[in-house]
Amino acid sequence: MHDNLLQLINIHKSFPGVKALTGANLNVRAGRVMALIGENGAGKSTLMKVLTGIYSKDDGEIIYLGNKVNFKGPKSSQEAGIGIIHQELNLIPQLTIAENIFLGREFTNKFGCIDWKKTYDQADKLLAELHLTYDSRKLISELSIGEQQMVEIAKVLSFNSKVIIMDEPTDALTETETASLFEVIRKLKQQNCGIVYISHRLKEIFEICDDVTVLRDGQFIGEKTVAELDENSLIEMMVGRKLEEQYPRISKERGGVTLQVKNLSGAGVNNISFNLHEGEILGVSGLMGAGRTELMKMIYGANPAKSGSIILKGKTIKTNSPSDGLNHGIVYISEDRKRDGLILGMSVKDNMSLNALNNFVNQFGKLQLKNEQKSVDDFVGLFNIKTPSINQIIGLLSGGNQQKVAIAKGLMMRPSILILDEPTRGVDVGAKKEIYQLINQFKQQGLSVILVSSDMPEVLGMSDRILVIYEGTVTGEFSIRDATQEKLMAAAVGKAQEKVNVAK
Ligand SMILES: Nc1ncnc2c1ncn2[C@@H]1O[C@H](COP(=O)(O)OP(=O)(O)OP(=O)(O)O)[C@@H](O)[C@H]1O
Repeated sequence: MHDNLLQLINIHKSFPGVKALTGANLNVRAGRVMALIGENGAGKSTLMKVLTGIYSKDDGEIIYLGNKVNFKGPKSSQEAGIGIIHQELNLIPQLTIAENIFLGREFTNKFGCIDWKKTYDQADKLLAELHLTYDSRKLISELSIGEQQMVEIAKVLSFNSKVIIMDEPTDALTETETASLFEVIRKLKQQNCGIVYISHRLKEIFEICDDVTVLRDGQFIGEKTVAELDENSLIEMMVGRKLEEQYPRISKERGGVTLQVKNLSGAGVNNISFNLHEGEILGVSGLMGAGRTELMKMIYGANPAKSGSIILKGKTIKTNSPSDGLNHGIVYISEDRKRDGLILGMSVKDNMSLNALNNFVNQFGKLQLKNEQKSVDDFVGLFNIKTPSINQIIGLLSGGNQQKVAIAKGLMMRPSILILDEPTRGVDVGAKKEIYQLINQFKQQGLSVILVSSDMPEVLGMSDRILVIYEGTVTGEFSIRDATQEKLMAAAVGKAQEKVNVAK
């Protein structure tokens, strides 16, 4: 038997109009990693917020190290040894690593002044424990997201945390950073910490977790060891039904060329050319930082191009700003939806229709509110967006449901070219399939889609053709018949320098 560090028993929590948790349970054991999984809106984040005292529970018990507890807020749960690493990092960019780690707890000398030497020495020690080579005097703003996440972990460790909660920790990490995070997790297990690991990436669960707890609609569905499960049985627990074929590919004769990108160069992009056809899904693969997002930003007008041309339906266009892109029917859905895409204080309806209001105006220029509402209702239904009403403030929806709204917002603009940058990051398996079906539906109607994704099975499952980008250049182009995961990977690390010829 493993020591039970923490037990959450029969937790209930309601918000106005939403029962977020109705009888949720979770056990965290020393030296083991507990995956906490469930569809978007299942209640995972709410359960963690109840644990750390951000929300007070309506009912249930929390037992920590054998005692019944009720934390008043994150500060008290942190001091008790429960550390949480949120998806949104909470570090102050203008301060150094050490200042962030010991913020408000700096070491002082006998005169009551901050003992900077000790503060930096202790921070360096923590970084070394995590095998991090950078100096704790470095500013947070100089670190990559992955490095910042490591600093968050160092901070959690500095509290001698016994329970560490990681909420979608690998979302913004490169493969190398993910590998070092897993190393750290293994080390924490050896030190008898208990870890809660929240993720939609099932592969990672099989790689790093020992046990799994599944929530569905706020209810506890079950706890199993990873060894008892395979991917299919796990999905069945999550969505309550068997999920057939994850990638519902449709074959469709592609139409003429809609977009030609010719010798495009600029920051992060080096002489890239490709064509995109009507009714085609062009996958763009590559590792994080390869220049894919920079290329997309240049096409729709957010980043300037130094040279090259963009030809839309036979005409050269200039996209000097995102509104130029929009006016030409090029819609880009950002990978960073929270920062770029949505206005968190506004309602689901207003977010979704914000850029598409022209579609709901009658011949006298008056907004037809009924049409707007119907269209929003249709998308909420199509995407199965979990919200008590379309007037709900979007910041109160679960992360995955916010992403569905962002994609619906793009489609509502009736684009001729839709660029989706990592569209299913943070989205659960059931919702992913709904998004794929919708993309296909629009492809059927002739929409040209660029699908930027680091998820190889997704790119292979959805695209008709795949470009691979490495260090700002195209290192591979594959028709879906010839593409394999190995070939994509080789091109993504710059190995396959010759292009595979496919009909353009
Ligand atoms: N402060 C709040 N006010 C109103 N409703 C809320 C609030 N916080 C969460 N909810 C609702 O509670 C439900 C559970 O949300 P929660 O964020 O816990 O889901 P999740 O499992 O973490 O989802 P995801 O995987 O998408 O992040 C959702 O329907 C959400 O809209």
